[in-house]
Amino acid sequence: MAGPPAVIWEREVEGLLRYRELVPRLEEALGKFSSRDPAEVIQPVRTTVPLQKHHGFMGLMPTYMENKGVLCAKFVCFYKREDGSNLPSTQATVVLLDPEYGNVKAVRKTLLNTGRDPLKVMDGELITRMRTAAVSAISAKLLMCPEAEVLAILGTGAQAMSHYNVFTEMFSFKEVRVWSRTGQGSERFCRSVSGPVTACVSAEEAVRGADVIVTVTRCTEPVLFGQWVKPGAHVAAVGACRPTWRELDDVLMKEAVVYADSREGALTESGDVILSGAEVFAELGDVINGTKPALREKTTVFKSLGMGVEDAVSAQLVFDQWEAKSCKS
Ligand SMILES: NC(=O)C1=CN([C@@H]2O[C@H](COP(=O)(O)OP(=O)(O)OC[C@H]3O[C@@H](n4cnc5c(N)ncnc54)[C@H](O)[C@@H]3O)[C@@H](O)[C@H]2O)C=CC1
Ligand SMILES: O=C([O-])C1=[NH+]CCC1
Repeated sequence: MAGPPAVIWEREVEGLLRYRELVPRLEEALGKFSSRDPAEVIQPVRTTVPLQKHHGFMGLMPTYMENKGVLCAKFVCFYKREDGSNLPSTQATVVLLDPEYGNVKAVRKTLLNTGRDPLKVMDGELITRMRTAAVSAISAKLLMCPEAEVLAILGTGAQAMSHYNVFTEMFSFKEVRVWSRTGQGSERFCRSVSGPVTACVSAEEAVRGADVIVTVTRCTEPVLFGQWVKPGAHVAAVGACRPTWRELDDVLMKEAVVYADSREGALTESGDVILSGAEVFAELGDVINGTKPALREKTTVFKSLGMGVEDAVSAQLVFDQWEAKSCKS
């Protein structure tokens, strides 16, 4: 390393990342990923290392976008923390590298002026929260029925909050319901959000009649059952990112048309897909590219696992904004 990396902390990421700029970049990235053009995106399924002693996993998520000149890796640790633990359940760091020289030679002028090395390291937690929620919102934009009125969120943690924020920014639901396993979780959530939300005492109460359902829990057994889900509803299933973990039951997985961010990712990592034997109908990028239809009239599940390309375009956006700000000051 030629010098100290530029380090961009969470507070700075917070000031730079906005859904209105992030969402179009993610839509473009999902389409490019699904085109399977190696000049657009090379992104293997993440490598996962168990941290058995700490009930967690470390995922390494590398991505190369040749045409955009973006080389990125995210290190994400995620844990199955017990309720009551105040340690975060997801921690992430994103590293952007210069694809031509690795990290050493292609020092940009602005960075030369500040004496910084082109390696950029940034906090990845907020990027992970915002890009995951934004991709779920893209799934809803593509797959929910046009007259959707009721949104239900199962879980009240960090992802629940980012999902609430982007779904209420992008859509006009008449009612937002939330459910947490613990009453304190729902109370804390309702106090923290800026808009109206109804806390429900059971997951069933939250989802009955809902048009859009977001599952953002750390559970490893189903928490959402097909018999509760209104025909034609759209489900964005974000938790259960290990092959033995579930959020959705077999009935829902088999009745719904299943979309994923990455087909390979879903078939390798999603307990909901693997254990139910459900077929992945399409990737979101296929719908964006027009190669697969958006079956809005059917019950749909978007199984989100999270992709490196989402982190890469988010981190590049943060860096572009950060650099523009640094040049001004
Ligand atoms: N698809 C993706 O791209 C990503 C998925 N995730 C996953 O999303 C999930 C939520 O993440 P965070 O909001 O950061 O976690 P968090 O720890 O902040 O919140 C988790 C929520 O799940 C609830 N919960 C825990 N065990 C439960 C159970 N057995 N039944 C019902 N609810 C339960 C907790 O009470 C809490 O409301 C995790 O599984 C995480 O691994 C996280 C980042 C990206
Ligand atoms: O994409 C991601 O960062 C993650 N997916 C599951 C846990 C973290």
